Amino acid sequence: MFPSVQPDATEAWQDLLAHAGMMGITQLRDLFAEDPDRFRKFSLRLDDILFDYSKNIITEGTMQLLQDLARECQVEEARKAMFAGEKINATEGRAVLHTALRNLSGTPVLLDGKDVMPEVNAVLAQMEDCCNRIHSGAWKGFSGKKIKYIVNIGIGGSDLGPVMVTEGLKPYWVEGIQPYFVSNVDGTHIVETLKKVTADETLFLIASKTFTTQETMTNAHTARAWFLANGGSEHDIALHFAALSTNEKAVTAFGIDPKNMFAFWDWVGGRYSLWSAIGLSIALTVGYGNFRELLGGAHAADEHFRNAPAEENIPMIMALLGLWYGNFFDTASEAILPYDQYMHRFAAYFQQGNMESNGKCVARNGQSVEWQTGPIVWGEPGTNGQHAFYQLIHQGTKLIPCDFIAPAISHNPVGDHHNKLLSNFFAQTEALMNGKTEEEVRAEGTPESLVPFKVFTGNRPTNSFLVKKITPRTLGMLTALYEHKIFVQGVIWNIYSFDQWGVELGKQLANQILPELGGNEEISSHDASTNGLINAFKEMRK
Ligand SMILES: O=P(O)(O)OC[C@H]1O[C@H](O)[C@H](O)[C@@H](O)[C@@H]1O
Repeated sequence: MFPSVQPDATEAWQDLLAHAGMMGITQLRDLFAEDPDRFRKFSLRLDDILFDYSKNIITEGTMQLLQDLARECQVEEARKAMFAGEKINATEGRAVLHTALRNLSGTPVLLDGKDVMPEVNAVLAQMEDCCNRIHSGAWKGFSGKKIKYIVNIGIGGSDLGPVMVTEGLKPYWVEGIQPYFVSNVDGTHIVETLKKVTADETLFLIASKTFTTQETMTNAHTARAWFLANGGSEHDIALHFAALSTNEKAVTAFGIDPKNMFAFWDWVGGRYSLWSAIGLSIALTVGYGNFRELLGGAHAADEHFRNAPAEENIPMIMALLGLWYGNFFDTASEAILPYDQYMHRFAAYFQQGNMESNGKCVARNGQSVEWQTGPIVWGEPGTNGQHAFYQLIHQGTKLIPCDFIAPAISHNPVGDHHNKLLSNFFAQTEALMNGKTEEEVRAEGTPESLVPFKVFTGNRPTNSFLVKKITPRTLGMLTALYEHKIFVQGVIWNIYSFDQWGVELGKQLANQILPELGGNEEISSHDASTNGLINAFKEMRK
């Protein structure tokens, strides 16, 4: 196992603190004026992805210090440990091998001395067979009709990834298949979805790593009851329900035919599971071939992360830049802004990926951290965001580093939409960097009283990802790059990125409260506020 290093005890950290003082008064527009080579120096290519990080408040010296920090914090050793199947998720005693799920290289991946690839490939073959049978119509519903609707029932990592990717790859949808995703325990979600499907043409995928999650099991039971009330028999359940899970016992107890179980393993974290059987809704929606392409893209990014020198390593640089602002400029959040309507759930996906992984305040040695860890991640597609929250990014009191993502080629090249979209994509990072000075505002003939309000301080950092086209491969690549960014940051912050104890307390208390909501008696077992709310609820619903 790689050692636990307190980042603030490293030499690089101290150097960065001093350096940040100087960089805090440096203007990005001056850095560009001084160095005509800046774009070349601070941009990288990986296949069809161009990563431009030149609009960051950095110099070559900054990057060197950040790389020193990564070295002192043993990022390379940690990366080796992850790929080698070491149990780096120590609080759960598990390895972290989602990279094995997309290992298309044919090389073995060892876990406790045993190659996991035969099992991975067997499940992929099972997924392929399922896709073939559904798409060809060989898999028929109880009335003899083809399966038309895929309803994925899952939450968190068993929902967000499939939703993000299927939405991201809508141009690749297989004709005749309509996916739906039900996650919320709010009955509205399942009820509204069931209105759109027919029992004899629907395949329900019960997606849950643990197969115990309250929301998913509740929705699954409701779907099952609906199925039985809408023409399906107990016997027909085998034709209409499949499970994507690690928990065979619970799957069988639910009544799902074990041959309809698509397995994965405890070394796949929920929020890293779209590459596993959890991706079956993706494969059924975009076709198995495209699912393989997605895996292939992610695999290429894995290889890049594993082999590219630190100075040319995109996830490494993404991680260091995020950390530079979070730890040395006191920023609290990061925005992810895709200029691609299909990618409208990308930020939501990495909100979980990032915040559940690195939203931790205890270091790997069990002590409280004395440095900032994971950022608040949020975002919406451009140009919508421009008319909503960009005001604060441009002129607010908070510094918000932003990632801008855009495809060069649109799937829908209608009129001049794409050039208009991209002109906004380019303009925003330019505006955020350069701002507009008082003199420039005055020169526009602005009345003196309005001048202060029309000034833009600029110097607001951005990364740009220009992607040739959003395809299964490039989306897989981009997603894996962001995953590895989270990993690198977690190592440097010296926290455990692959557990999620912080979601447990609320679940535990909800389980205690649930039976209290049953009758009409007054509740007094909690604090005054919680008692008051529960009792008011009981009163209101009468
Ligand atoms: O896949 P499941 O076991 O149903 O878990 C679904 C989700 O719920 C948990 O509370 C975790 O916070 C998530 O990381 C997980 O993805």
